[in-house]
Amino acid sequence: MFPSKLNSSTLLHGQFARGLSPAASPTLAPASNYALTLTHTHIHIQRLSPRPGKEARLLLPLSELVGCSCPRAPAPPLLVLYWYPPGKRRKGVSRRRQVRAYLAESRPEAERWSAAVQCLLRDVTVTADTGDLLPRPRRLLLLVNPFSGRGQAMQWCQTHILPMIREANISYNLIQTERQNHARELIREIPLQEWDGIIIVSGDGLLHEVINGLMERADWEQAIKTPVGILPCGSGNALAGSINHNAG
Ligand SMILES: Nc1ncnc2c1ncn2[C@@H]1O[C@H](COP(=O)(O)OP(=O)(O)OP(=O)(O)O)[C@@H](O)[C@H]1O
Repeated sequence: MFPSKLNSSTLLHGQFARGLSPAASPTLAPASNYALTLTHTHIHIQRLSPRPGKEARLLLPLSELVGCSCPRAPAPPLLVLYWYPPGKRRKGVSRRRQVRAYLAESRPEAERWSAAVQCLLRDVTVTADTGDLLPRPRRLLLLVNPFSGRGQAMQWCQTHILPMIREANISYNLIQTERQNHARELIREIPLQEWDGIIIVSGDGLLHEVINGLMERADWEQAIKTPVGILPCGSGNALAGSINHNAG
């Protein structure tokens, strides 16, 4: 599959060194060199040195990639990729987070790659100007009931949910519900066009409120088409449980 059998056109091609995660240390791993090729569907990663051999090639489908970043100076010019390949478990499929950082020859090069990958993930055409203009990030409204379940929804947000959202280049607004019907009233009033989706970090009760709020709007026919997701942090989590069950 690499690179002679590629069937989609090359958008970018360049040489990188492999870097450690920027969070781990600014120090870079000893010299490994890679050729990266970006197409409309994949990032092809070929190790050039030390000598190609086992695990020297990686074909990373963009469908598994959630985002990428180029940490600001004084960090080195890294292209950091975040993806979730499927793994197998006894029942169904699980995904595990993977991170790799590649050191570009220059900051503009790292930024060009980061912008091009983000464009592809947003279905925005990659042009010669890509690198100057980043696509508008997706915007999510997160509604968190801090008292749902065992009262750990905010803690889960901080430790698991928000880091994943940031790595996926998504911008968000997080609102903690303060009382019963708070979410319902909020959803009835807000300009929905500002949001690409509403995420409920709670149980079925808060989801109910959001659906009721959407249906009570004057523009309910359009409003109810807003993508709504649930990250189960309630006690019963019946809806999330049955979605997961049916999804395998
Ligand atoms: N800050 C708050 N204080 C008190 N009640 C709240 C607050 N925020 C939301 N609520 C109400 O709490 C109710 C229950 O919340 P939710 O269903 O999300 O959690 P749960 O009952 O733990 O989970 P599940 O419904 O899955 O068993 C919601 O219907 C909502 O009206």
